[in-house]
Amino acid sequence: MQTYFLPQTNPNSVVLLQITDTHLFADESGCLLGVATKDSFNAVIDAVDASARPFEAIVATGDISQDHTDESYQHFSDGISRWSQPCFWLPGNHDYQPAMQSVLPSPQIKSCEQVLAGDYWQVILLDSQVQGVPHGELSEAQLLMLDATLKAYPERHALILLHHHPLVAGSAWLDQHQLHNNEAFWQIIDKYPKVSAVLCGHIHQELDCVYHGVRVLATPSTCIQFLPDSNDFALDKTNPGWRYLELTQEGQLNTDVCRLQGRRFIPLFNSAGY
Ligand SMILES: Nc1ncnc2c1ncn2[C@@H]1O[C@@H]2COP(=O)(O)O[C@H]2[C@H]1O
Ligand SMILES: [Fe+2]
Repeated sequence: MQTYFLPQTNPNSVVLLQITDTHLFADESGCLLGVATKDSFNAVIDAVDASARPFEAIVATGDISQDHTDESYQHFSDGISRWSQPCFWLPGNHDYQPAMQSVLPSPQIKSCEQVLAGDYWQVILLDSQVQGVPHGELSEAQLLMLDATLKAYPERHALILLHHHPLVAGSAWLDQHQLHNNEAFWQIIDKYPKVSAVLCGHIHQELDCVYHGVRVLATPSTCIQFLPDSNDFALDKTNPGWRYLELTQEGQLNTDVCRLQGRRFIPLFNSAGY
Protein backbone atom coordinates (compact mmCIF):
# COMPACT_ATOMS: atom_id res chain seq x y z
CA MET A 1 0.00 0.00 0.00
CA GLN A 2 1.20 3.51 -0.78
CA THR A 3 1.00 6.23 1.82
CA TYR A 4 1.64 9.93 1.29
CA PHE A 5 2.48 12.26 4.16
CA LEU A 6 0.87 15.67 3.77
CA PRO A 7 2.46 18.01 6.30
CA GLN A 8 0.39 20.04 8.76
CA THR A 9 1.21 23.54 7.49
CA ASN A 10 -1.62 25.29 9.33
CA PRO A 11 -1.94 24.35 13.03
CA ASN A 12 -5.75 24.24 12.99
CA SER A 13 -6.77 22.41 9.84
CA VAL A 14 -5.97 20.85 6.47
CA VAL A 15 -8.04 22.07 3.50
CA LEU A 16 -8.74 19.90 0.45
CA LEU A 17 -10.09 21.02 -2.92
CA GLN A 18 -12.24 18.36 -4.61
CA ILE A 19 -12.59 18.28 -8.39
CA THR A 20 -14.66 15.50 -9.91
CA ASP A 21 -16.03 14.06 -13.15
CA THR A 22 -14.09 16.26 -15.56
CA HIS A 23 -14.83 13.85 -18.48
CA LEU A 24 -11.99 15.23 -20.63
CA PHE A 25 -11.24 14.27 -24.24
CA ALA A 26 -8.01 14.23 -26.25
CA ASP A 27 -9.73 16.65 -28.62
CA GLU A 28 -9.64 20.02 -26.89
CA SER A 29 -13.09 20.87 -28.26
CA GLY A 30 -14.59 17.51 -27.21
CA CYS A 31 -18.15 17.83 -25.87
CA LEU A 32 -20.27 15.79 -23.48
CA LEU A 33 -23.95 16.46 -24.26
CA GLY A 34 -23.07 19.85 -25.70
CA VAL A 35 -20.62 21.00 -23.01
CA ALA A 36 -16.97 21.40 -24.03
CA THR A 37 -15.50 19.64 -21.01
CA LYS A 38 -12.01 21.12 -21.30
CA ASP A 39 -13.50 24.64 -21.33
CA SER A 40 -15.69 24.01 -18.29
CA PHE A 41 -12.75 22.36 -16.45
CA ASN A 42 -10.52 25.35 -17.23
CA ALA A 43 -13.27 27.75 -16.14
CA VAL A 44 -13.45 25.92 -12.80
CA ILE A 45 -9.68 26.13 -12.40
CA ASP A 46 -9.76 29.86 -13.20
CA ALA A 47 -12.57 30.41 -10.68
CA VAL A 48 -10.70 28.49 -7.97
CA ASP A 49 -7.68 30.69 -8.66
CA ALA A 50 -9.74 33.88 -8.67
CA SER A 51 -11.22 33.04 -5.27
CA ALA A 52 -7.68 32.87 -3.81
CA ARG A 53 -8.95 30.44 -1.15
CA PRO A 54 -6.07 28.46 0.30
CA PHE A 55 -5.97 24.65 0.12
CA GLU A 56 -3.27 22.11 0.91
CA ALA A 57 -4.12 19.38 -1.62
CA ILE A 58 -6.43 18.51 -4.52
CA VAL A 59 -8.53 15.35 -4.60
CA ALA A 60 -9.93 14.14 -7.93
CA THR A 61 -12.63 11.51 -7.50
CA GLY A 62 -12.80 9.86 -10.90
CA ASP A 63 -14.26 10.10 -14.40
CA ILE A 64 -11.28 12.24 -15.29
CA SER A 65 -11.44 11.10 -18.92
CA GLN A 66 -14.34 10.44 -21.26
CA ASP A 67 -12.39 8.90 -24.13
CA HIS A 68 -9.72 6.65 -22.50
CA THR A 69 -6.82 8.55 -24.09
CA ASP A 70 -3.43 9.43 -22.64
CA GLU A 71 -3.98 13.00 -23.91
CA SER A 72 -7.15 13.48 -21.85
CA TYR A 73 -5.19 12.69 -18.66
CA GLN A 74 -2.42 15.00 -19.83
CA HIS A 75 -5.00 17.80 -20.17
CA PHE A 76 -6.04 17.21 -16.56
CA SER A 77 -2.43 17.23 -15.42
CA ASP A 78 -1.71 20.42 -17.42
CA GLY A 79 -4.83 22.09 -16.02
CA ILE A 80 -3.87 21.67 -12.37
CA SER A 81 -0.16 22.28 -12.96
CA ARG A 82 -0.51 26.01 -12.25
CA TRP A 83 -0.82 24.95 -8.60
CA SER A 84 2.00 23.53 -6.52
CA GLN A 85 -0.22 21.45 -4.23
CA PRO A 86 -0.25 17.66 -4.68
CA CYS A 87 -3.24 15.97 -6.30
CA PHE A 88 -4.51 12.55 -5.18
CA TRP A 89 -6.72 10.80 -7.69
CA LEU A 90 -8.74 7.63 -8.00
CA PRO A 91 -10.56 6.03 -10.96
CA GLY A 92 -14.23 6.28 -11.90
CA ASN A 93 -16.22 4.05 -14.21
CA HIS A 94 -15.20 6.03 -17.31
CA ASP A 95 -11.48 5.96 -16.54
CA TYR A 96 -9.01 3.72 -18.30
CA GLN A 97 -6.27 2.92 -15.83
CA PRO A 98 -3.43 2.21 -18.31
CA ALA A 99 -3.98 5.69 -19.84
CA MET A 100 -4.34 7.23 -16.38
CA GLN A 101 -0.95 5.82 -15.47
CA SER A 102 0.60 7.26 -18.63
CA VAL A 103 1.01 10.64 -16.88
CA LEU A 104 2.74 9.00 -13.89
CA PRO A 105 5.18 9.41 -12.32
CA SER A 106 4.20 13.04 -11.98
CA PRO A 107 5.64 15.63 -9.61
CA GLN A 108 2.07 16.54 -8.64
CA ILE A 109 -0.34 13.64 -9.18
CA LYS A 110 -0.22 10.69 -6.78
CA SER A 111 -2.26 7.53 -6.98
CA CYS A 112 -1.77 6.38 -3.38
CA GLU A 113 -4.28 4.58 -1.18
CA GLN A 114 -3.70 6.58 1.98
CA VAL A 115 -2.86 10.18 2.78
CA LEU A 116 -1.82 11.03 6.32
CA ALA A 117 -3.27 14.52 6.12
CA GLY A 118 -1.54 16.60 8.77
CA ASP A 119 -1.39 15.27 12.31
CA TYR A 120 -5.05 14.42 12.94
CA TRP A 121 -6.63 12.94 9.80
CA GLN A 122 -6.20 10.17 7.29
CA VAL A 123 -7.75 10.12 3.84
CA ILE A 124 -8.31 6.69 2.29
CA LEU A 125 -8.72 6.41 -1.49
CA LEU A 126 -10.61 3.41 -2.87
CA ASP A 127 -10.84 2.00 -6.37
CA SER A 128 -14.49 1.02 -6.94
CA GLN A 129 -14.20 0.63 -10.72
CA VAL A 130 -15.52 -2.48 -12.46
CA GLN A 131 -14.02 -2.17 -15.89
CA GLY A 132 -16.50 -1.60 -18.70
CA VAL A 133 -19.66 -1.07 -16.62
CA PRO A 134 -21.09 2.05 -14.94
CA HIS A 135 -21.75 0.55 -11.49
CA GLY A 136 -19.14 0.20 -8.77
CA GLU A 137 -17.90 -2.61 -6.58
CA LEU A 138 -15.09 -2.91 -4.04
CA SER A 139 -12.89 -5.96 -4.49
CA GLU A 140 -11.96 -8.14 -1.52
CA ALA A 141 -8.47 -6.57 -1.66
CA GLN A 142 -9.94 -3.04 -1.47
CA LEU A 143 -12.18 -3.99 1.46
CA LEU A 144 -9.21 -5.55 3.29
CA MET A 145 -7.12 -2.45 2.63
CA LEU A 146 -9.87 -0.20 3.99
CA ASP A 147 -10.19 -2.30 7.13
CA ALA A 148 -6.42 -2.55 7.70
CA THR A 149 -5.89 1.18 7.17
CA LEU A 150 -8.61 2.17 9.60
CA LYS A 151 -7.32 -0.36 12.14
CA ALA A 152 -3.73 0.90 11.83
CA TYR A 153 -4.57 4.54 12.70
CA PRO A 154 -7.38 4.39 15.28
CA GLU A 155 -6.53 7.83 16.67
CA ARG A 156 -6.92 9.66 13.33
CA HIS A 157 -10.21 10.98 12.00
CA ALA A 158 -10.91 9.37 8.65
CA LEU A 159 -12.27 10.66 5.35
CA ILE A 160 -12.96 7.96 2.76
CA LEU A 161 -12.93 8.72 -0.96
CA LEU A 162 -14.41 6.63 -3.75
CA HIS A 163 -16.05 7.37 -7.08
CA HIS A 164 -19.37 5.55 -6.69
CA HIS A 165 -22.08 6.55 -4.22
CA PRO A 166 -22.48 3.89 -1.50
CA LEU A 167 -26.20 4.51 -0.87
CA VAL A 168 -29.43 5.27 -2.71
CA ALA A 169 -29.23 8.88 -3.85
CA GLY A 170 -32.83 9.15 -5.11
CA SER A 171 -32.68 8.74 -8.90
CA ALA A 172 -33.49 5.21 -10.10
CA TRP A 173 -31.51 5.43 -13.36
CA LEU A 174 -28.41 6.54 -11.41
CA ASP A 175 -28.91 4.34 -8.35
CA GLN A 176 -28.61 1.23 -10.51
CA HIS A 177 -25.00 2.41 -11.04
CA GLN A 178 -24.20 2.85 -7.32
CA LEU A 179 -21.62 0.85 -5.35
CA HIS A 180 -23.19 -2.62 -5.56
CA ASN A 181 -21.59 -4.24 -2.52
CA ASN A 182 -22.21 -1.32 -0.23
CA GLU A 183 -23.27 -3.59 2.70
CA ALA A 184 -19.71 -4.93 2.92
CA PHE A 185 -18.39 -1.36 2.80
CA TRP A 186 -20.68 -0.14 5.59
CA GLN A 187 -19.95 -3.20 7.75
CA ILE A 188 -16.32 -2.10 7.88
CA ILE A 189 -17.15 1.57 8.42
CA ASP A 190 -19.47 0.64 11.30
CA LYS A 191 -16.50 -0.78 13.25
CA TYR A 192 -14.55 2.49 13.30
CA PRO A 193 -16.01 5.47 15.16
CA LYS A 194 -13.35 7.81 13.79
CA VAL A 195 -14.75 7.58 10.26
CA SER A 196 -16.12 11.05 9.81
CA ALA A 197 -17.21 11.19 6.17
CA VAL A 198 -17.38 9.46 2.80
CA LEU A 199 -16.80 11.62 -0.27
CA CYS A 200 -17.70 10.57 -3.81
CA GLY A 201 -18.29 11.81 -7.35
CA HIS A 202 -20.32 9.94 -10.00
CA ILE A 203 -23.76 11.45 -9.36
CA HIS A 204 -22.92 14.90 -10.84
CA GLN A 205 -24.87 16.70 -8.11
CA GLU A 206 -24.40 17.99 -4.60
CA LEU A 207 -25.31 15.61 -1.78
CA ASP A 208 -24.78 16.05 1.97
CA CYS A 209 -26.53 13.51 4.17
CA VAL A 210 -25.88 11.15 7.09
CA TYR A 211 -25.92 7.36 6.64
CA HIS A 212 -24.86 4.84 9.31
CA GLY A 213 -23.96 7.87 11.43
CA VAL A 214 -21.42 9.02 8.82
CA ARG A 215 -21.63 12.09 6.60
CA VAL A 216 -21.90 11.21 2.92
CA LEU A 217 -20.94 13.93 0.45
CA ALA A 218 -21.09 14.14 -3.34
CA THR A 219 -20.08 17.02 -5.52
CA PRO A 220 -21.10 18.59 -8.84
CA SER A 221 -19.11 17.67 -11.92
CA THR A 222 -16.94 20.28 -13.61
CA CYS A 223 -19.10 19.71 -16.75
CA ILE A 224 -22.74 18.46 -16.89
CA GLN A 225 -25.08 18.07 -13.88
CA PHE A 226 -27.78 15.43 -13.30
CA LEU A 227 -31.21 16.48 -12.04
CA PRO A 228 -31.68 15.23 -8.44
CA ASP A 229 -34.65 12.94 -7.58
CA SER A 230 -35.38 12.01 -11.18
CA ASN A 231 -36.16 8.37 -11.95
CA ASP A 232 -35.29 8.85 -15.61
CA PHE A 233 -32.12 10.38 -17.04
CA ALA A 234 -32.38 14.18 -16.86
CA LEU A 235 -29.90 17.05 -16.82
CA ASP A 236 -29.97 19.88 -14.31
CA LYS A 237 -29.65 23.61 -14.98
CA THR A 238 -27.10 24.12 -12.19
CA ASN A 239 -23.58 25.18 -13.10
CA PRO A 240 -20.32 23.22 -12.96
CA GLY A 241 -18.86 23.13 -9.46
CA TRP A 242 -16.23 22.00 -6.98
CA ARG A 243 -15.94 21.50 -3.21
CA TYR A 244 -13.69 22.53 -0.33
CA LEU A 245 -13.24 20.36 2.76
CA GLU A 246 -11.65 21.72 5.90
CA LEU A 247 -10.48 18.96 8.24
CA THR A 248 -9.98 20.50 11.67
CA GLN A 249 -7.71 19.51 14.49
CA GLU A 250 -10.79 18.73 16.63
CA GLY A 251 -12.12 16.29 14.02
CA GLN A 252 -14.74 18.59 12.54
CA LEU A 253 -15.34 18.59 8.80
CA ASN A 254 -16.44 21.94 7.35
CA THR A 255 -17.35 21.83 3.70
CA ASP A 256 -19.02 23.84 0.98
CA VAL A 257 -19.69 23.60 -2.73
CA CYS A 258 -18.90 26.45 -5.12
CA ARG A 259 -20.17 26.86 -8.67
CA LEU A 260 -19.33 28.93 -11.71
CA GLN A 261 -21.34 32.11 -12.17
CA GLY A 262 -23.25 33.02 -15.35
CA ARG A 263 -24.66 30.72 -18.04
CA ARG A 264 -21.64 29.73 -20.11
CA PHE A 265 -21.98 25.93 -20.09
CA ILE A 266 -25.47 24.89 -21.14
CA PRO A 267 -25.93 21.20 -21.98
CA LEU A 268 -28.40 19.72 -24.47
CA PHE A 269 -31.34 19.32 -22.09
CA ASN A 270 -33.27 16.95 -24.36
CA SER A 271 -30.47 14.33 -24.28
CA ALA A 272 -31.44 10.82 -23.30
CA GLY A 273 -28.02 9.83 -21.97
CA TYR A 274 -24.45 9.08 -23.02
N1 LIG B 1 -29.99 7.22 -20.01
C1 LIG B 1 -29.16 6.54 -19.23
N2 LIG B 1 -29.62 5.52 -18.45
C2 LIG B 1 -28.80 4.84 -17.64
N3 LIG B 1 -27.49 5.09 -17.52
C3 LIG B 1 -26.96 6.07 -18.26
C4 LIG B 1 -27.77 6.84 -19.15
N4 LIG B 1 -26.98 7.75 -19.75
C5 LIG B 1 -25.73 7.57 -19.25
N5 LIG B 1 -25.72 6.55 -18.36
C6 LIG B 1 -24.57 6.02 -17.60
O1 LIG B 1 -24.75 6.43 -16.24
C7 LIG B 1 -23.56 7.03 -15.80
C8 LIG B 1 -23.68 8.00 -14.67
O2 LIG B 1 -22.63 8.94 -14.65
P1 LIG B 1 -21.29 8.70 -15.46
O3 LIG B 1 -20.62 10.00 -15.67
O4 LIG B 1 -20.56 7.61 -14.78
O5 LIG B 1 -21.74 8.14 -16.85
C9 LIG B 1 -23.06 7.72 -17.05
C10 LIG B 1 -23.26 6.64 -18.08
O6 LIG B 1 -22.25 5.67 -18.01
FE1 LIG C 1 -19.21 11.00 -14.32
